Amino acid sequence: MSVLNNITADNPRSLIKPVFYTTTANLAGVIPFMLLVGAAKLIFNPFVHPDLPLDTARLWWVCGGLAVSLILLFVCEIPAYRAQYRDAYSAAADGRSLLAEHLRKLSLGYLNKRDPGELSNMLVGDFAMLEHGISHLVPQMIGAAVMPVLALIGLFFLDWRLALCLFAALPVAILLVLLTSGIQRKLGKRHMRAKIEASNRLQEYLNGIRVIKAYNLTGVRFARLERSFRELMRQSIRLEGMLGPIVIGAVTCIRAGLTLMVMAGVHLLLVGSLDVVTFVAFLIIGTRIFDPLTTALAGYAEIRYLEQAGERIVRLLREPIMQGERQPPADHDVELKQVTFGYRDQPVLRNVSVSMPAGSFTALVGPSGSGKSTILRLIARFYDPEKGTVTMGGEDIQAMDPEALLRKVSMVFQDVYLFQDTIEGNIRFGRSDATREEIEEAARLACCHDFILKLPNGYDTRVGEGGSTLSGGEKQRISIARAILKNAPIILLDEATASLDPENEAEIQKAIDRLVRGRTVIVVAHRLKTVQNADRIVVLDQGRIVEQGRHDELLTYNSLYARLWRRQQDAGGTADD
Ligand SMILES: Nc1ncnc2c1ncn2[C@@H]1O[C@H](COP(=O)(O)OP(=O)(O)OP(=O)(O)O)[C@@H](O)[C@H]1O
Repeated sequence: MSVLNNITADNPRSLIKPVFYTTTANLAGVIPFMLLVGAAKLIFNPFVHPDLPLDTARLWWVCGGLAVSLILLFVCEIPAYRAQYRDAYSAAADGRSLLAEHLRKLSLGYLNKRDPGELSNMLVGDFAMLEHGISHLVPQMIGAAVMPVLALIGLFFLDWRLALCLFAALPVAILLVLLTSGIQRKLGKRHMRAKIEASNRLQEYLNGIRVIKAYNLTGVRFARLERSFRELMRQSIRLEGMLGPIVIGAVTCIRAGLTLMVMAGVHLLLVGSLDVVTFVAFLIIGTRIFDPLTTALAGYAEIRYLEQAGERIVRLLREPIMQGERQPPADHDVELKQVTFGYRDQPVLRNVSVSMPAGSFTALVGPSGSGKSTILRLIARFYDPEKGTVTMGGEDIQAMDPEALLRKVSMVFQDVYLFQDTIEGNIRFGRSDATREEIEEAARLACCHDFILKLPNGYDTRVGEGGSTLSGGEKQRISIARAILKNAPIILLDEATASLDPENEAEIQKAIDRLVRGRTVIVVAHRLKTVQNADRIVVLDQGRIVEQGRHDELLTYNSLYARLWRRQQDAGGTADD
């Protein structure tokens, strides 16, 4: 991966405009400078050649030229400014959207391995650094190098001896920065790791603040957070402590060149082999190239640091997305054939084979952690199995376009996530082009309409963080309304484990009955009485299918299902498995 790809998040073209305009503006900036040298020459000429009068007419022309160059500079700097800011920010915004889009297409298995704090840090913090690189650092560094390079060429023609003195120490300064770039990189990496760790700990602390308070873990958790902050501070000091001397050392080398030039100039002047006008020109130019060179060297060190943020983004962008192009078939039979799967090394499903014919109702039951929800995730292709296949209409779903496959599936999860949006907007996630009437109809079928009308702004009430809060049962019904609106032929339902009040439970059951009518339904059931009428009940234990059949059939086996059933009956039908 090249430096340019890294610092632009794989979009080096985003640098073209900022660099072009900034370089043009810097080139235009050389004109007043040359005019200034010309003016100095005119003013000092009578001192060198006392027989010549001061050429006031040309001096006025130079002044006029200075005024014109000021306007030219203004005209050149406006597009440079616009290119630097507008284009850099829009490149970063595009990059962020691209990365967010890419994250959606990656397998959940990959995302599970990453810390959510690290990902949000990349999307916000790392991109902000690249924004700064594209808008400021790179154009300014290249722009800053323009003047010294031109000065180097011009001054060698004017007097090669003084030019040699002035630039003698520059290679040493450049070498110093380049030779230490390995150490800078290592320290930069450590600093970045400490930054990610601190942001992960902070996110963990904020997300878990309720649990931390409830269990009085404030001391323990806060100590972890504080440790990560301290480590970040240590790495920041180490990084700055290293960068500072390098940049100061490089700047001192450049300064040494200026001193050397002045000493040589005085000597040459005294022995009469240099005229005062040339010396004055060297003094003006020598002091003016000092600032841009310092900017360029310091900018280089900073770019090497932000390159690492870019490298992480580029690596993530190149992570292969879930493959598959075929459109799902019209037939909605679902089948798992000898499927083995684990989230990490631990196997969760072992050699599972189960067939769910189109239009049938299948219930997955079994003890907690037996792998029921995992089966739903594999059918929706959140993950691909390690061994075996999941098929739809007889075709392997791994060959299918994951997004097209998801259009065939409606999922109702245990924990419902409501976006920070209105109730209408939240239901609309089911189908973005739905009309208000269709949304209300779906809400009616999902038994939500009445409670929605009682909210302060009805369907326009904002929910989610910072909005109205809904009860667990109400959230469930909103998610069922979403699924009804989506109208997909396959329904995957993960029944809520939390106990609801009888009224809410009855409403949810009514909503589910309407949702599943005439579709291929696969339900993870915790309350066995809700799936007594299922076409097939699949009983899982430790990732294997131990029994399957209809309710009455399974009771006659007098095995795991019968035991679970009796236990729930004894507990009044409400106890969990
Ligand atoms: N994202 C994940 N990463 C790692 N392990 C996971 C993940 N999701 C689930 N597991 C583990 O896989 C096993 C099966 O989980 P799964 O959610 O499929 O069980 P389940 O039968 O649906 O359980 P429950 O009835 O409690 O919802 C459990 O041991 C669980 O800890």
